[in-house]
Amino acid sequence: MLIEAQSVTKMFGAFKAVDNASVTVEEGDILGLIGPNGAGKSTFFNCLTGDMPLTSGTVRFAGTDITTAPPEERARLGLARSFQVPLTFESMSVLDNATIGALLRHHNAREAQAKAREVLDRVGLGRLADAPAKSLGTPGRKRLEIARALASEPKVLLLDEAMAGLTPTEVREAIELVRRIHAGGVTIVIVEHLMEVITSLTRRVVVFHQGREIARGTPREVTSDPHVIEAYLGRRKVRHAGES
Ligand SMILES: Nc1ncnc2c1ncn2[C@@H]1O[C@H](COP(=O)(O)OP(=O)(O)OP(=O)(O)O)[C@@H](O)[C@H]1O
Repeated sequence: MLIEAQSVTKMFGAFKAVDNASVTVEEGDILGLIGPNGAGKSTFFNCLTGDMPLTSGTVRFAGTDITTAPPEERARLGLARSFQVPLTFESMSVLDNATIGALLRHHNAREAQAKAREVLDRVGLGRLADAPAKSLGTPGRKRLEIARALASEPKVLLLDEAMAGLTPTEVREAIELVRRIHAGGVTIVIVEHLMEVITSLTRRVVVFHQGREIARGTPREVTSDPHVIEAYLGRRKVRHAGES
């Protein structure tokens, strides 16, 4: 098991943003995490990555208890994330932004840059390596966010709304990119409101509502679950792979 989060609770004052969540991720998985705004998805990610301390519960990564480990230690073990709002360093070049991720594994700056270039090529930003990061639009920033995370050579990549704000064509390209990353041996956990992304990429889905898990199963199972329809999907028509 790569990630074992057990009974994770995160409180902000008296408010339970994540309430007793237990989620496991196996090597090779593509797990989806869905739910309405404010359900606790990003907070749960923050608890996995160490960006926020847990109130209670435990998190293990590849067998190691990382419940209180700082984010850098988790990154070194192979846990990388993208942020919902891209953490782009505007005044730096695209290459330098990606190099930040690579410096986790390569202390030699030239080696780190070489790794960053390789990753930028993989995500389709190779031609823009020397451009200032601030010249990128939304799709470019989302890709750069993924590149920075990939440059740290992770075992698991946590994607937090990596496709929000993209056009349908850009979303399809981003889905292909995530498929390629997964095929390259990276386990994926994805938070996304776009159900097309969830149904075409994931094998298992966990649904949060008001901090609690309300359903889990295949994309087809959860999207036909009455609790999920009531809490989240409403009348939205969800298309599954193979349907037109
Ligand atoms: N630092 C914080 N301090 C206080 N409350 C917070 C903090 N971060 C998140 N919350 C609250 O915790 C709840 C869960 O927020 P979270 O961002 O995890 O939800 P989410 O499922 O990721 O939502 P969205 O889909 O809108 O991104 C929300 O009610 C939010 O207002």
